[in-house]
Amino acid sequence: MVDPGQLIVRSLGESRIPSPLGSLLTRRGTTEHYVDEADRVLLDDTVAMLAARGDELPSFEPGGPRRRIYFDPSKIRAGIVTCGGLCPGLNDVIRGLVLTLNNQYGVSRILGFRNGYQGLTPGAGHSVVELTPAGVEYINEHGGTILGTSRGNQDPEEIVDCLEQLGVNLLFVVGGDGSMRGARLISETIAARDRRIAVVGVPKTIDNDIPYIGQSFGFQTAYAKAAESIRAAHVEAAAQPSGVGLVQLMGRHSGFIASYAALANNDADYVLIPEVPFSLDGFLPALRRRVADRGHALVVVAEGAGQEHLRDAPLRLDASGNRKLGDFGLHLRDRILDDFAAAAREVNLKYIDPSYAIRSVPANPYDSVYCLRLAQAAVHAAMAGRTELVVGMWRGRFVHVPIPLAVSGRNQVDPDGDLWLSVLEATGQPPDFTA
Ligand SMILES: Nc1ncnc2c1ncn2[C@@H]1O[C@H](COP(=O)(O)OP(=O)(O)O)[C@@H](O)[C@H]1O
Ligand SMILES: O=P(O)(O)OC[C@H]1O[C@](O)(COP(=O)(O)O)[C@@H](O)[C@@H]1O
Ligand SMILES: [Mg+2]
Repeated sequence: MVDPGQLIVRSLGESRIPSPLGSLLTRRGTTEHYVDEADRVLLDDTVAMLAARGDELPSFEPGGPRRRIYFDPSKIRAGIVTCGGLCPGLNDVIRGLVLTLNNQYGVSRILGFRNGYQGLTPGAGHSVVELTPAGVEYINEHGGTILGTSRGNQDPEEIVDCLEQLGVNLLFVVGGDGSMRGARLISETIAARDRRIAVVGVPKTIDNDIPYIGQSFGFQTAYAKAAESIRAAHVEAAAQPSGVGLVQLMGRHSGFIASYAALANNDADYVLIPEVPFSLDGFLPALRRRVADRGHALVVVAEGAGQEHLRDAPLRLDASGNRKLGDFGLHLRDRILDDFAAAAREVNLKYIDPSYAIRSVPANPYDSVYCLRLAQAAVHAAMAGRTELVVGMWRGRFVHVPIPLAVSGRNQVDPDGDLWLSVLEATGQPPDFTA
């Protein structure tokens, strides 16, 4: 249960400088379409949840421009870094940050750090790039990130040394849960040195696994791309006698991509995700019966599902300390083939794993809009002297989420929530497979 104290955003000091955006705000106050900077966005949104809270209602600080800002734009140098796995929309965010800093606040000194936090570690030898509006023109039309990215931990002391040497006052970290843990260490190091450098995160993860930010940018593009593979697998399966389409999709610990992509076609018969354990002794006969009854079947599996069935898989970590998963999709393919063979039944299985193809594409228009608006919110927060926060959209409103809260847990598909209920409704699969 979230405590109201966990929602307090750290501030570097009082905002005294009139904002260049002030004239846009004079007539604005809270309406159903706008949250005034003095207002707050409720964490809970049902009568029962609010009633259970009593007097103290936990709430987020709203995102958006302030009438007064903390930093003098003429003295600002900003820095941008993109870290972790790729995600559609990274270039939209970079461009949004550069244009908002430049066009709205007149900040022209903007540095791009190459290859994630390595670019903030001079020993790694990456050069720093100057980012200008002209230089970021058209980058949003491409997937990936013009700055490059990386995994692997770096020393926050070295990173803050680098920020100080370069005179950076605002650092924008575009990254996932690991990057936000890194950003937290960086802002703690800045605070310990009593420096005035704002650290603001823009949440990037195709897995959609960062809590309290609603949905991460690029997620919609990624599952739309994944839905193409599901469609292909369905066409293949339906065209063969006893056809089985099996699609494995990214999603280390969270089955959001698998669930949404499966719902997008509404053709899947089974969706297997890490949050809902299943027994293969229950699943395999159910699949065989389905193929016998309907002529074909379509199975969507998240890469993090079924890891418990991969016995003897050695524990391997990537450079950032994330667990490297065993390939359950391939294991499941072999188990399905063995099961049909043992039952002397025909099966024509087509296995598709689009893997990196779903996250390396440019953002779709929905995500491009979202990326730009997140970038705007991030710049407004930083200019107002807010730090150690990540911008997000909570129940349709832009909010500031303190990084310690954003890394306190993992957003996952709730087996008792409405998304998984929709998946169960759409597939007709049982809530659990019993042998
Ligand atoms: N627990 C951690 N503490 C500090 N920094 C971390 C931590 N985990 C990851 N990082 C930093 O964040 C970067 C990206 O993390 P990673 O887990 O690879 O991707 P993501 O941010 O997408 O989750 C890494 O290069 C590393 O420098
Ligand atoms: O790029 P890598 O190191 O192969 O990692 C693949 C992983 O990255 C992701 O695409 C995204 O993870 P992050 O957001 O934590 O970077 C996962 O879905 C996938 O398991
Ligand atoms: Mg991560």
